[in-house]
Amino acid sequence: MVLAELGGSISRALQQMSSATVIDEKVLNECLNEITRALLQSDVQFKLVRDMQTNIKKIVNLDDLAAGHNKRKIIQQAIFNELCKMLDPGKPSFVPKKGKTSVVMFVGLQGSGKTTTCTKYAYYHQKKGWKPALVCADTFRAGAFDQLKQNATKAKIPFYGSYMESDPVKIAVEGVERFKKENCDLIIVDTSGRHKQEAALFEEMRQVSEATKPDLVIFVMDSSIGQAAFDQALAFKQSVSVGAVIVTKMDGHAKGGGALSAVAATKSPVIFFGTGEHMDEFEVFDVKPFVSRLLGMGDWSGFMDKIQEVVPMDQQPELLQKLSEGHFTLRIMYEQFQNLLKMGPIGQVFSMLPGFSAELMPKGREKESQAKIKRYMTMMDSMTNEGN
Ligand SMILES: Nc1nc2c(ncn2[C@@H]2O[C@H](COP(=O)(O)OP(=O)(O)OP(=O)(O)O)[C@@H](O)[C@H]2O)c(=O)[nH]1
Repeated sequence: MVLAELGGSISRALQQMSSATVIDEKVLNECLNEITRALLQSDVQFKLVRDMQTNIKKIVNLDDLAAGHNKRKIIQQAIFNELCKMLDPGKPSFVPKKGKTSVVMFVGLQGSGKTTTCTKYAYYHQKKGWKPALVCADTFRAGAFDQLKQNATKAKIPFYGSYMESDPVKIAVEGVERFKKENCDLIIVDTSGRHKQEAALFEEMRQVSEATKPDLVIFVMDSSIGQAAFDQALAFKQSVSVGAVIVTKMDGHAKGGGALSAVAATKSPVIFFGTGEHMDEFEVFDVKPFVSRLLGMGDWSGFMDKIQEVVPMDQQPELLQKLSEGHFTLRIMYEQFQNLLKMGPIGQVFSMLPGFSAELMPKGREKESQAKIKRYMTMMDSMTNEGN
């Protein structure tokens, strides 16, 4: 994840500032310039970066801070708050409610990862006990319906689409009607993405939106879009009422800073991000934990959530009891390694711990570490079996 590089640069700038003997105007400026450079290199829009720098300078007035104030902490906090402000449009997006029908429409440019993301979004909710359904209103790209059908079948999610019908509005309306009758609580409408014929794309999108009256329109954005992100996101927002953003391909070589620009352009929050092609390579986006991870400060609440997801509820107190009594057996270690593997890519898990950054665990190394854990587990398995 290249955003981790941004995180690495920002934490290095903060560390340099922390190791300075005296925090004066010069040290603060050097730190801010370093952060500005890192943000611009990550494709964050120039105006956003300039505003952030001005705001921090306004908040951190070194002359006014009496001796005894922890200037490092104040600067760090100001940087943290400003980065959060960049990613937080100030109003939450519509949140669908389990058991109550919501229609969610996905829009975005061709190849942004819309179709894949629709299934990831459906699968994420299905795992939490929702009844999602997918409607393929992309009649432009040959193969779009097959792709959605294949993904949906794999995840056992009901879907609707047609090989014959060429009117996306008709398909969208029929699909939504059908799944409403079937009491699905999350009806997801995938629309076509195009590159060149943008006027036609926007008109079609507007018509699908008018006909299906979605509760939420999600703009899917490829993180590699770079500086173009602001204008693209704005164009979508001007045609349909985008209410949330999902950023895809955060695992790739993209600089990722476009996400911040998309938030500014659509005034809508990022709600999830995609970190791979697989169905479960999808993470909830929360501003504070994200910025915290970006600055290498960890995300304990995310880490605890992951643990709760993978360690069965009934085993959690027993595990804590055993650990607090100092009972750490080979069997417990084996089980915890198993849980660790279930928590997802190892780099993602480590990036939740303070002092770690996903930059420290590039994708190739991640596979290597995962394979090593699996080898240890096989060894332990045979050792524990021998002991029985
Ligand atoms: N690495 C990575 N690849 C992704 C991610 N999300 C989607 N992709 C891949 O991106 C490619 C394009 O994704 P699609 O879902 O087909 O894109 P789309 O926006 O629906 O495309 P159109 O229907 O042509 O508009 C596919 O190869 C996906 O597997 C992600 O988070 N990470």
